[in-house]
Formats: sequence, C-alpha cells, structure tokens
Amino acid sequence: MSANPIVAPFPAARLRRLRRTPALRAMTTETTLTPGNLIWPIFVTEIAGGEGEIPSMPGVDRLTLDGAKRAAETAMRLNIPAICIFPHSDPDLKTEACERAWDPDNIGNRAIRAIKEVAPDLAVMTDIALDPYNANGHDGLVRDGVILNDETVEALVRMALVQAESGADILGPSDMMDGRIGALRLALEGAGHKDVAILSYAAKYASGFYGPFRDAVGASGRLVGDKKTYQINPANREEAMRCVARDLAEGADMVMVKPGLPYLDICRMVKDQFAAPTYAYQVSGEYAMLEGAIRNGWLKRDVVAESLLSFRRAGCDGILTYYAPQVAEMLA
Ligand SMILES: NCc1[nH]cc(CCC(=O)O)c1CC(=O)O
Repeated sequence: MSANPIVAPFPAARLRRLRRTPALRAMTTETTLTPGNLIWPIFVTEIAGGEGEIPSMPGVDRLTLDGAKRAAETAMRLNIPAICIFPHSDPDLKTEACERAWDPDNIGNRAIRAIKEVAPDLAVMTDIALDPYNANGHDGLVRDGVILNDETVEALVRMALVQAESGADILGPSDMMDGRIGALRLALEGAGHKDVAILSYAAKYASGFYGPFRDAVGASGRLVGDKKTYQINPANREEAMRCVARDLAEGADMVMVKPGLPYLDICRMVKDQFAAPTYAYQVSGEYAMLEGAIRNGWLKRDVVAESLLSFRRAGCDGILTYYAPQVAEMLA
C-alpha cells in the first residue's frame, strides 16, 4: 500500500461521515472474510478412548475416523474448502526410526481415505513431519541429540508419496528441514502425482504457542529439548523471507506463516514481497488464549471473527483455524 491519501482539513473532511450507518460502513469495507478463506485443522485418533475434548483446547475434540467423516460433511455443508488432518497415534508404536510415518495404514492415511469416501470434493491437506510417529517428539530423525536434515528429508519423501497415494490434495510440510520442498516436488513428479499441491510451512517459528497442539497429538511429554535448531528464531524477519523465497523457488504452490496473530507483520511482508498464495496458521495457543478468555467472560465471542479478519487485512488468502466451523456457521 503505497498510496498517499489526501485528507482535507477539518471540517471539509469528517471521516466519521462514512461510518454513520450500516449501509455506508458496508460500502467502505476494505477486506472480507468468507468460509472460502478457511482451512479446518482436525485431530484424528487411532487410540480406543482417545477421542473427546482436548483439555488445553476447550471446544476442540480428537475425532475417531467416523468423527472425521462427519467433520468432512460439516465442512462441505458450511462451504469450508479444505480440512487438514493431524494424527493422534498410538504411543506404543512410536519409534526412533519413525517407520509408521509412511505406513499406508497409519491413522493419517486412513483418515484421508475415509474423508475422500464421504466428501470427494473437499480438499484434504496433510501434515508432513515425523513428530506424530517419533519416539522423541521431534519433527526429524535424531542421532546423538542432533536433528538430521538429509536423512529426515528422505523419510519425509516416503511419507509424502504415501499420503499422495492415499488421496491427499495438499501436502503440508511442517518440519522446517532444508531442501524438503525440492525433494518432495521431484518425488511427486516422478511418481505421477503431478497435481498434488504443496502448502509449505515456510515461515514457521520456534514458538511457545504450539503447546496445546503438542498435548492434542500426544507429543508434549516426549519432546526432548526444543525445536530451535530447525524452526525460525521469533526475533527474525529477514530469515523468514529467505525461507519463503527458497520454498517457492523449490516448487511450493502456497506458503504459510505460523503462528498467526503474533506474526502478522511477517504475513504482510510475505504477501508484498512474493505475491504468492499466502496462509497463516492461527495455532493452538492462540485458540487457547481466545477461547480461555471467552469462556471466562473476559472477551465476547465476536473477537474470533475480528482476529480472522486481521489475517485478511495482513494479506493472507486464507487461515488455518480451529474456529473454522464455528466461524463458517456464523458467516452463513
Ligand atoms: N509438525 C509439528 C506441528 N504441526 C503443526 C503444529 C502446531 C499447530 C498448532 O499449534 O496449532 C506443530 C507443532 C510443532 O511444531 O511442535
């Protein structure tokens, strides 16, 4: 936005004139929020009795496969174009080698197929990272306390091909290893999955706001150390721009900034610099903050739509948010 608005001196300019009535306000609304802007992240469990509310995300449930199907139908009814699957996998089957990440019958892949059965037109997005299947909770393979980059990328490629085979429309690499987008794109082309899109978690920060998510997928107790050797330092902007530039150059179709609200400056920079499809993830900790305050009566529920509108104002084409169904219902 480089325009230089001309404002007449008062009283020639009375900026309140255009705020006076709902009609005038509607005419001068600059940004919009529609269900088409939303991607709905869901948690799917394979553990008997693992379904139900996530304590640190009140109002968000872990779903069974049947629950995931019902969510897909809800998304279709509400015109939410995409659902994003996060697996809650059996802790006894987590290993250091993470083999289950590329098992066609892991809960993530079963959920893709289940959703495609009932809602073939719904876009299904996945998560590509080893953490749901990793004994130590990291997104990458670990040897002697070091997160291995290149070996992890090979594992991610295996994981991605199986997800594509299972019917995923959009792959979401959330691991922050170097070189994964190029490797994924090459492998997808090679395997005939040329139309599978990649939404890269390109600017993903080492944030404290992921806490409730790690509870939701059962990774909290396991994580040894932190993710600072692969996720971006929250102090950095330029580094995020390099990550986005690199991922687009390697073949990402869309890019994401994560977390959302505390990183709106990054969203705006990405949109302005790269003019690519840009998404933000309003992460679990942001959900917990809003929902906690709302449930305590400290905030009214309309802050939810306001928070999502702020992403649109910051240049995002869409938002991954646990509030997707609630907001879509409100907008309907
Ligand atoms: N691959 C891990 C992953 N994928 C999505 C989220 C966070 C989402 C949220 O907090 O809502 C995380 C957590 C992490 O990096 O530890």
